[in-house]
Amino acid sequence: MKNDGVQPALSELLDAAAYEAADHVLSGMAEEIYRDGFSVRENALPSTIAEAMAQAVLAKPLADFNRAGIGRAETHTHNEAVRSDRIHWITSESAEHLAWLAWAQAFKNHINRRLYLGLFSFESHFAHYAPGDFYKRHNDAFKGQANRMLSLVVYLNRDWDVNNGGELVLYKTEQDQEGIRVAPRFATVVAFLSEEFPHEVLPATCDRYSIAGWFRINSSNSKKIDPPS
Ligand SMILES: O=C(O)CCC(=O)C(=O)O
Ligand SMILES: [Fe+2]
Repeated sequence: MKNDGVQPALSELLDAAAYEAADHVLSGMAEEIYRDGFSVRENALPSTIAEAMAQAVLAKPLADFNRAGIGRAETHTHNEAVRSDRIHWITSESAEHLAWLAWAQAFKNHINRRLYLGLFSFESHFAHYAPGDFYKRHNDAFKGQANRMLSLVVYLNRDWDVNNGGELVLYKTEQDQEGIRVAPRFATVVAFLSEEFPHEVLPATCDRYSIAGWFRINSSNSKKIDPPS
């Protein structure tokens, strides 16, 4: 990647990720997940990484975003009645992606040390919700399928106004109709047990950018490699 003085160098980004690994923020989040099953923290993503990822998502041409699907592999369908956002999977294509992945790795190590969840692999994508886009109430994982264990969401919207809408609503139980509302403010991080919390994304009046990711446990056996990487 070109380092033109605006984009931070990879070493700087990785230093930020490494610094974060030692930071009390992750311990606090681990404590909350242990106690409540979820954690919401403003400014939990180091600002260098949040800035770099916000720049990266804004620079992406629209053609690089695909209609999001629902379910995995063979059950993968596009259902615009359920969600209307567009996504771009994060790979190690650039310095900022690597810094984000390094931070997610530090997060995972922290959670595994504190909670013994056995988190193994991580996948994540950028999401763009245009004005009016939504993701109806859903679960990220279903009991007994040993797939997604912990969901992680980070918001990349600078100067977000509460009147813009676009909240994440996290429901504490299947019966809960009220939920907890989280504004998609810049560098706010949300983590929750994927099987335990139904949630939805309310429509916003302006563009809403985020990263959504999932940690899986290693459920491979001699017949099946799962996850594949
Ligand atoms: O963007 C959010 O607040 C949550 C997104 C979400 O629920 C998902 O992608 O599964
Ligand atoms: Fe979700």
